[in-house]
Amino acid sequence: MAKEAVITLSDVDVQFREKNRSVHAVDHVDLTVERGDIYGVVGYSGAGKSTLVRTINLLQRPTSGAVNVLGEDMLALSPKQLRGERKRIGMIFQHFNLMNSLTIADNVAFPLKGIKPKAEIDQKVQEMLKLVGLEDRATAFPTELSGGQKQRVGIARALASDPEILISDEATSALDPKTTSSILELLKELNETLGLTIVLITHEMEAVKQICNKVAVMDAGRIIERGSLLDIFAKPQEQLTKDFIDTTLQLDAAIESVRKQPAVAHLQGADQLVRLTYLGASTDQPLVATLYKDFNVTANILFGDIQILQGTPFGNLIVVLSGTQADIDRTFKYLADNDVQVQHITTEAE
Ligand SMILES: Nc1ncnc2c1ncn2[C@@H]1O[C@H](COP(=O)(O)OP(=O)(O)OP(=O)(O)O)[C@@H](O)[C@H]1O
Repeated sequence: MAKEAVITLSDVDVQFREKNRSVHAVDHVDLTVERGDIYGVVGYSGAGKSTLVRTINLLQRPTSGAVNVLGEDMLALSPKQLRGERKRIGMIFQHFNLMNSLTIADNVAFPLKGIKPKAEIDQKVQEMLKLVGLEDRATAFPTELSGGQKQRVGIARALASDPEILISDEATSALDPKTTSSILELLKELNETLGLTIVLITHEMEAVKQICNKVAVMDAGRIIERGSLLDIFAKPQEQLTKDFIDTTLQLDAAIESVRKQPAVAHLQGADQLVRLTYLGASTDQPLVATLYKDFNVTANILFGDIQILQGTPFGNLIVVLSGTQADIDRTFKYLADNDVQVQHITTEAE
């Protein structure tokens, strides 16, 4: 059964016109997010990510295009209807945006004030603080909390009005890696337990890798590549996507150090230095054994990294393949037939 599209951006365009210049922040973007997705939008600073996601709740009105959220044509709503609709779309931010003069409980209660009776608000605040693991800090003030705790308050506040969608705008960018990981895990848990749809914008593919099921890569206002997390990691097409992935795998550093190894400096005959990338059941040992057994090609592993993405092994090996040219050619065909990506790596001697 096809999943329900909860966000559909169609040909959305945002241009900022200032006195002396005009910025094309979002350039004719289409984006569909389905219920239950954790959709990562990754790109460098200035790529247009914030502007794009702000069109979802119309914090940013598009210059042209259509925005449909939870079945509503957002641009057709009256201001009152829009206020109502925005309650279904929570948002969390890099700098938390908490009010320092209010307690944690009052920060979480803030979006409900004047809308619900006090007893109901109190109960909701308690429930939300429990959800994010801060039930014992209700009377504290934001300045007494760590960055990770502040973001938990941000999440509790965003969820207080029971939204179906949560937009996370660089929510972990100000946090250290361990805290980032725990906040991402919390988002994943909320996605699973509440069925919350999440749009996560970030400049770090690492965050996307940890929790997203889909990813779009943005550059200069456009989405240049998109797909399931596994497809994008296994077969990235665009150089920028490859760069983002290699940064999270720390492959650039690995390749540099491999290049300096003696086994690589003096490659013989048809020997080749290659990177093998694969997704799925195959592991390095059967792969390497098969190359030798069936093709008489040895694969000397100089670097190996296997990670689990969405429960699926994702392997990257840097190996020297040794054999006759004909055997190596047959090996390449076998690898391609078995969905193992092969990338030639130039050595210092080349
Ligand atoms: N209100 C605005 N007025 C004018 N220009 C803007 C405005 N908001 C964003 N821009 C410009 O639009 C472009 C995209 O900005 P945006 O903040 O969406 O990028 P981003 O990918 O989210 O980067 P960052 O993570 O640095 O915010 C940038 O060139 C930015 O300077």
